[in-house]
Amino acid sequence: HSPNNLTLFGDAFFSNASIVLTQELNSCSSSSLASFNGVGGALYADPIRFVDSETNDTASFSSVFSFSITPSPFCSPGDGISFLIAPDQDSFSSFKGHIGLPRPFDVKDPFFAVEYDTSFDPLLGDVNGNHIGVDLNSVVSVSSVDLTPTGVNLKSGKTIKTWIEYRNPIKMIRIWVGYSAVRPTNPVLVARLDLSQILKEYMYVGFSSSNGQGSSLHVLDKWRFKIYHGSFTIPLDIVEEGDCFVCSPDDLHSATATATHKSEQEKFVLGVGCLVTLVISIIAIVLVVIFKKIKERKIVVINNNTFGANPRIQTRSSVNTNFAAERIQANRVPTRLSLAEIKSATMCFAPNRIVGEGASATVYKGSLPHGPQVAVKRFQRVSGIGGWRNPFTTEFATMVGCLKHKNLIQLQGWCCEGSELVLVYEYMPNGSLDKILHNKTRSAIVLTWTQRQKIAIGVASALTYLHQDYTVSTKV
Ligand SMILES: Nc1ncnc2c1ncn2[C@@H]1O[C@H](COP(=O)(O)OP(=O)(O)OP(=O)(O)O)[C@@H](O)[C@H]1O
Repeated sequence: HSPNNLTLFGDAFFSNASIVLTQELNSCSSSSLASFNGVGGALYADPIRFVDSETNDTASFSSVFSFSITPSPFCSPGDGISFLIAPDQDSFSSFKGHIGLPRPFDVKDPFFAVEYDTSFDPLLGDVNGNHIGVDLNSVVSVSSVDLTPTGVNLKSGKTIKTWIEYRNPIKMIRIWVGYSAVRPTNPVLVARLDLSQILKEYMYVGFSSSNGQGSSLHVLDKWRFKIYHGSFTIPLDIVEEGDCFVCSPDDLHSATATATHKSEQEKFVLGVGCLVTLVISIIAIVLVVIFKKIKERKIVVINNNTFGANPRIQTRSSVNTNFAAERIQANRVPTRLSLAEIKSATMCFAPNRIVGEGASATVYKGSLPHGPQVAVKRFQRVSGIGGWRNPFTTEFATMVGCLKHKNLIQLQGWCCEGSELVLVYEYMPNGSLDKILHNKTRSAIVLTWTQRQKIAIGVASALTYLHQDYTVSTKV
């Protein structure tokens, strides 16, 4: 942060290597509230080009920053901090309260904000005083999430690091939040969002904050903002980013190149790998059985002891939270799985586990330890630069947006390791409807007319949801 490339407004000031956005009050009387602006912000001094006027393409971007929010011991907490993209430098400097963002009836210019909200206002649809929200032209968030289950307390006074990533080709925003310097594997918020409707050619980027009816010290420590135009995509940086949520064209390309050069060697390694995985799986199953037996015995002992002194019951989740199925249940968004977990679930993609084959993938029946059965969809390797339009990326981008409809299958996880691209879904034990309708597998199931009518209405309802409510523009 240098005073030269940042414009501060309201109560904000530079302090060592940080920016203090709002002042902390020593009392909450109306006179002390009036003596401060209550709003503070910092914007990068130069406008950033978000839209290429020649091609009309909107950029992708990533923003990483760390901040801390310390409520005053004398008042209720302030409102929080927002990351902001605004059309001009004066857009928001006059708005008091609402994290320095305009109230719904004050909106004049389009804006985008991610709010780290510490005040609970039910009239604005807030879930509580510890949430993040994505705002498009309004402080009523289009998507928000309670941070409490993640263990992050925005008002703890501790340094919090957050990663915001918008990928325009797939119209998706993802946000991570944590206390660690390393990005957590799973984002806390994933939403489908089209910012091309909001972003003008040049916009200002920065932060706003407000105290509202309370007071907190809102401090911004470090900030990195990157923008990606045209064919440049947000690169996959394993060391820095810590995962490979969506593979970039380069990753797929290099994976393919490596695959062709090393195919013989790989076959051998895969063979040995599968053998090792098989042995490990058997050992794991034996251990799980022993573990279960011990646990059953423990619970019996505990139950017998219920009225004794200080009975302590250990739940399974407190014993081990590392199983893939438990991570899937704990995360409300699709979860990243390792290739070892996928291989163990499918017995190394065993041919007798194949339940179907599509145009671009083979589907295996799999089972994750402690979880229900899953359908593991293994995509064929992409030759050349498949880019954003390869079948894996297209399907992933469509399904990851947390589609919620009772007739739509849920994406539970994904794996993108080496040259393997895999999506994991709920398992449908009766397989494909067309096989039953056309009796392709000589299935014993014969659908009655009432069942067929119910299925047709269910399919139509899901299609309506996809096309009208969710505007998915892909093959169904
Ligand atoms: N979740 C699932 N549970 C059980 N079986 C499944 C599941 N998903 C797919 N299958 C089986 O795998 C087959 C192939 O599925 P896949 O999604 O790859 O292709 P598709 O949708 O039939 O065709 P396309 O590749 O053109 O999209 C299906 O026909 C079905 O029999």
